[in-house]
Amino acid sequence: TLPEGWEERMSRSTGMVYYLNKHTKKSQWDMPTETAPIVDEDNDNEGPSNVQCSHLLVKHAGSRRPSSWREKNITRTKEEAMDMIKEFRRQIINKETTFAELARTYSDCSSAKRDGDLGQFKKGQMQKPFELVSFNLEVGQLSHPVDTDSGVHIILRTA
Ligand SMILES: N=C(N)NCCC[C@H](NC(=O)[C@@H]1CCC/C1=C\[C@H](COP(=O)(O)O)NC(=O)[C@@H](N)Cc1ccccc1)C(N)=O
Repeated sequence: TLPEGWEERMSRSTGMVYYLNKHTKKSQWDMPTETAPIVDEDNDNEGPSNVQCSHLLVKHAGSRRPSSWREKNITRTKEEAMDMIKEFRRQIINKETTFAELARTYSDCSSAKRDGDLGQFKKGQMQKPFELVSFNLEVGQLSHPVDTDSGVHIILRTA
């Protein structure tokens, strides 16, 4: 009998028997000897291994480092930071200004000098909330506000 998770099929073109993994829908000619793997080995549907993003960071009093090139001692509240980020996002979406212009002027991250560009990064480098959003953006897509220990961000995936 077949190991768990496999189905025997008949090839319409050759009449030969082949085996279908019911989980991954992958098929093979060889008679399986092991239980069908649940995970698709050649996980080509894993998404990118690294991305390039720019971000605009607005820090607040609760930020892990409430200081930046713009402001030595940042005292705004998290709500105020969120309101600013939402207003910046609205202006970009309405094409009243550009992401680069706003990041360069208002971002509390040193990447402001590079229009917010962070360069390419892999999973495991950025804070989790930032990474999760970044790796789920399409190239050219602007995120909703993202909360990290650094402050409130909007993220633009550029590559
Ligand atoms: N390119 C990298 N791998 N650099 C290390 C990232 C460390 C990582 N940083 C973050 O997750 C947030 C999101 C993006 C920026 C950032 C935070 C801070 C600002 O927040 P604060 O730390 O004052 O709380 N900016 C940075 O780190 C800058 N070096 C990013 C940068 C600046 C210029 C050029 C390239 C990258 C972390 N695990 O904390």
